[in-house]
Amino acid sequence: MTEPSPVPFRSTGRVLLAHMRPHRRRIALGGLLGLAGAAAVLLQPLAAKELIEDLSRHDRVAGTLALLSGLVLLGAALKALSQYVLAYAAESVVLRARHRLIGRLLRLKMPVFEGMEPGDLLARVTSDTTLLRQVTTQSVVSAANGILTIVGVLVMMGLLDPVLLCVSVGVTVLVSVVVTTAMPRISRATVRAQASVGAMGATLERALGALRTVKASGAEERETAAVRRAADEAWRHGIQAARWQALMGTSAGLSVQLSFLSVLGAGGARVASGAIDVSTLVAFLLFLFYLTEPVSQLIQATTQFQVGAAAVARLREVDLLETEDDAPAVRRGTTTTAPTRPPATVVFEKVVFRYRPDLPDVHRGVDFTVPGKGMTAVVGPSGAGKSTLFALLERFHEPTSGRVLLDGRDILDIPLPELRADIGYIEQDAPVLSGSLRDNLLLAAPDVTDEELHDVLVRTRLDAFVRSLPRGLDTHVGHRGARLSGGERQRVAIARALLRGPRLLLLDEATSHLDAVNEQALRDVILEVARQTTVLVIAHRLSTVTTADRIVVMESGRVRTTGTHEELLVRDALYRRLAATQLLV
Ligand SMILES: Nc1ncnc2c1ncn2[C@@H]1O[C@H](COP(=O)(O)OP(=O)(O)OP(=O)(O)O)[C@@H](O)[C@H]1O
Repeated sequence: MTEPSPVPFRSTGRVLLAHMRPHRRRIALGGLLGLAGAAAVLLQPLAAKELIEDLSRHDRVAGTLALLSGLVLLGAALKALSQYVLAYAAESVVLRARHRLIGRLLRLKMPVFEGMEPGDLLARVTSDTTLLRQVTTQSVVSAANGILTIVGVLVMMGLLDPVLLCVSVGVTVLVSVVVTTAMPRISRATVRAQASVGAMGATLERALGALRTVKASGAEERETAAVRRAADEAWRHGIQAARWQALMGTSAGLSVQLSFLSVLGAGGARVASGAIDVSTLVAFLLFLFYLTEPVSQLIQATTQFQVGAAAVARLREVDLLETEDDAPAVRRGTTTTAPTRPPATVVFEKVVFRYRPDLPDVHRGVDFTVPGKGMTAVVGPSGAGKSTLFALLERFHEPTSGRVLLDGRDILDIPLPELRADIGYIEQDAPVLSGSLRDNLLLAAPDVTDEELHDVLVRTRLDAFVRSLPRGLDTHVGHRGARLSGGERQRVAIARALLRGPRLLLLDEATSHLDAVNEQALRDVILEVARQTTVLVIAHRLSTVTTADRIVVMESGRVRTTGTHEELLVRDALYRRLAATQLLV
């Protein structure tokens, strides 16, 4: 599977409803509160008309005035509450969508992941889910409420005076007053919410940037939890922003209404003088004024739906991507000093493999056996398919035909967590994740004891380096370990793999980085590990092949020959050439 197929527009509505369904009660409550608020507002012109008529008759106005004030406050309170409840539901829709997406992304199958842009995936989790906020709640409810309110207002106006209704339909909507004092607070809260979204993107990028290592370390669940924590933080700030919006938005409406009531006072004086019968006119003006909000609501809802529909489609695409289903395993403790688990045997049986149907075969019938224990080195020209052997063993990809066996079992029959828990994988570029040294070392085995950790640090010659750091293991290594040297990164990667206590160690040897002393030391570590564990090394150094128990020579996707260094020097021309030109001394 490569590019996700586009989602047809008509299914967008269905997907939208699916997002809303878990929060339908809250959305309905928000909608009803909004309607009740609108009804309270709609009753105000009638009360105002009554008030004016009372004044013109020189009746007592206290009761009507109280009723009118009550309606104003009730309308404002109901609207604020409705806005908050809807915003709460909207934030919850976003949180749920993010949790779902985050849960899928670190479990994407490698071929699917390799066909995607990580930045695009990040945008789906960050900004697309944010767009969902408006479209699933505000715009749907605003549209429904807006239409109902407009119909209600028009009916009321028609009942008051059909002629004026015809005139007023064409009248330009009154410009509402913007309360600028609310803006700085809302924008501050929104900026914080956006910053949290950014932080979430950064956490996710850290894990996606080293997905192979995370997968090989069985760390999907813990990395997922870290990203989810950031998502929760964004949700919290979103709720805060919503609270300000509800409060300030409503006070804006309230202040407009209060100033309108002042005008009403002046108009009442005119009625008292008996100049004109303005009660109907005033009521009408009020209705006209109340039309402003639902009309703008409706326009906004339509725009939001356009934007949101695109976001929904993009989120749906991620839902359709293939993931690895099994739960990741976490290795408890380490067996680096005294392994209790037997070393693994590996067999490649007529393996044919290509990365994508449109690409040529990388493996064209690979056949070889790696017995338990000892070190097997793989050599061959660049592009011969050596690293692909490891990708198949970790099941990042699956053979087109043929089988890969671990202890005689087809690895396709071994649950992924079990398979990966048996393997320690050191990639050639030794990826290090942003975070502390400790985070990196414990990625594959979070429960190792301090002694086990110390032992591995000594063996990988990292102990002196860690001691030299003011913050020791809590030192932050920077984005992708940028604050470490290449050699340090490599030793961290080896220590991480050893802490996993693997039955099979896969080492894609670096072509540079280590000084002679550390080189020798690490070779000793690998040789020691090989006494108890199966070690498969893609060798780039002469010193590695000379100490290997057996060497597999690959050429153009096939195993050309196998043997020891001395045997191959005598009988294989390609090996002789590789040893002379490509293997570092
Ligand atoms: N993810 C991928 N998608 C598509 N093609 C790939 C992918 N990874 C590797 N290839 C291609 O597969 C072929 C074999 O790659 P592989 O990395 O296994 O070779 P290698 O023998 O390890 O080479 P080197 O010694 O240079 O690392 C190369 O032609 C490479 O371009």
